[in-house]
Amino acid sequence: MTAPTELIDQARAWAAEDPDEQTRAELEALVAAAERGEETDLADRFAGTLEFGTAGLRGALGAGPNRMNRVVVTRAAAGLAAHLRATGHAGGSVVIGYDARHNSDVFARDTAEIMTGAGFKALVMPRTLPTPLLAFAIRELGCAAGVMVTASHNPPQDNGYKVYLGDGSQIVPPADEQIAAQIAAVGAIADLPRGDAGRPVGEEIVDRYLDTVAGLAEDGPRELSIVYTPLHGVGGSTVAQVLETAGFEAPHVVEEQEHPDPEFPTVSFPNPEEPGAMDLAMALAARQRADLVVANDPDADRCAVAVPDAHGWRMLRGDEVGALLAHHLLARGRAGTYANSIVSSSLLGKMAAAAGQPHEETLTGFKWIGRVEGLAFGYEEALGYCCDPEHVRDKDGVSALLLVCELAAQARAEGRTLTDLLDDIARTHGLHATDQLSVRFEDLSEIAATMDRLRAAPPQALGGLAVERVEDLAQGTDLLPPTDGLRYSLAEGARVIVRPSGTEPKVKCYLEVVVPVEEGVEDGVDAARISAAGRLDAIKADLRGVAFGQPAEA
Ligand SMILES: O=P([O-])(O)O[C@H]1O[C@H](COP(=O)(O)O)[C@@H](O)[C@H](O)[C@H]1O
Ligand SMILES: [Mg+2]
Repeated sequence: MTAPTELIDQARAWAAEDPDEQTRAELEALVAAAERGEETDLADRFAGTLEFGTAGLRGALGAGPNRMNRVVVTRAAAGLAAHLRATGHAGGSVVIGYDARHNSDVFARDTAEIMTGAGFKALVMPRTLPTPLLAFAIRELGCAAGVMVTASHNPPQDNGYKVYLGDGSQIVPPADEQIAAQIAAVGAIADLPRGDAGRPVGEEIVDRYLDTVAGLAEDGPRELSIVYTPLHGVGGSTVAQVLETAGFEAPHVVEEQEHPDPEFPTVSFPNPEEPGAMDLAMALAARQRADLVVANDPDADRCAVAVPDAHGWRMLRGDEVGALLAHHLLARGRAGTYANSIVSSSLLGKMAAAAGQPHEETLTGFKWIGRVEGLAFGYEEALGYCCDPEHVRDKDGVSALLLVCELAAQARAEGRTLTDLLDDIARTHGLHATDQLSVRFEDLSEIAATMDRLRAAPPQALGGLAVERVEDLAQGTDLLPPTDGLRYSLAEGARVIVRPSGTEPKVKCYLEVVVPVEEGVEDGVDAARISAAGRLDAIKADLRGVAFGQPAEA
């Protein structure tokens, strides 16, 4: 079938303004193929414009408005500049960071040129560095905004664009809609004034960040054998330096994943949440008889932790790491609001309450958690933690990693482990076990169809637990703005939330069950863990059928 003339015209017009030879040639080849009547993905490339999701713009690299490329980035930068001007920040500073993905540096340069062309001061981070360093720089340098070019943990063919305002947090409504409207109003990109490539931020910013993060750890035990992987991303040198500054011995680093590589050659997805991503690290830990495995995602705003157990090495869930960090900070008397996203465990609220500290729940994404007023500590199940909200109003995989190491070393000095600490927490508050079922779709329309199906026919019971309450989060609640998602409150304190991912073509189901730990029984926590695991499996099996029409065993 020949592509409609309108689409072909649109594609030609787009190619004509594309400053990137490669994407221009790609589009011209697609147009030629479409004219020969061949099947192409041209329609998808023009099906819409990349929109601000959970963490800014994110999508596959390639030509067209529905992809990440120099035209889309240039327009985004121009839209952001217009927004900043409209909100009284004309002439202010914008700091720009970038990771080591394909074209991240090119997109950072385009952003800088558009900013200087629009009369702003563009400050460009000195080299590929973690996202939290950019978030830190915004506040430290008193900028009006920040941009981080990264697609975080997405596959190699993606890139992305995180946008922050002067408070150091990522944009939320209405700013994202206002910026989107400004982007839509950008005219021909050839007419946009371009200035110079901005001024590099001095290497001192890294030193200031390192000192600030290392300062979070107090004097105390440092004996710990650590295995670390930056997962082919940009965390490596920063983490090594933070650990050293804080007095730890150098970690054993997974050699194959030590240096930034945009192809992420040893993993199928460079996301520590994905099965297999931590295999090399855990194998090295077994060989080294290490105490702990820590990992970052490629832009080092997430931190993953694995610990040895009776059967080898076990990845801790984000909720477990969140509880451990909260435990650590509460024990230190850190006062203020403890916050987590709704898809994270309800445990944090109980821990905060027991310590007399306020607690808040937010929508998914650090753009929400980072802006909680009076934040003392925030976390989300997606391996994101904010342990120093004064300096970094975003998740920070480097500071979280340091505090986890500090806590593990402290426990070790007392002959204990992180698992022992988790058991203590379970004894006090009950065992809160969480799990996730997420399904990746090739066909994006399946995502909306899944949500529609669930809205039309809510489950009555899941895993043998009655669904006591169904909330459509799209309606908003007293405490939360509307968001696409469904929340099921089940009997016995269990709950399930289903929502489309805002960063990847996935539907995610977040499960939590709470099992009381029998007092005075020696293996009470183990028994609760086994029972919780059984319940989670049963809920998952039912969800596979109800939400995704898969057989229970799939
Ligand atoms: O990519 P990162 O590491 O910045 O992580 C991003 O995506 C995660 C998953 O979001 P979603 O479930 O919508 O895909 C969010 O929880 C996180 O706050 C956001 O910054
Ligand atoms: Mg990340």
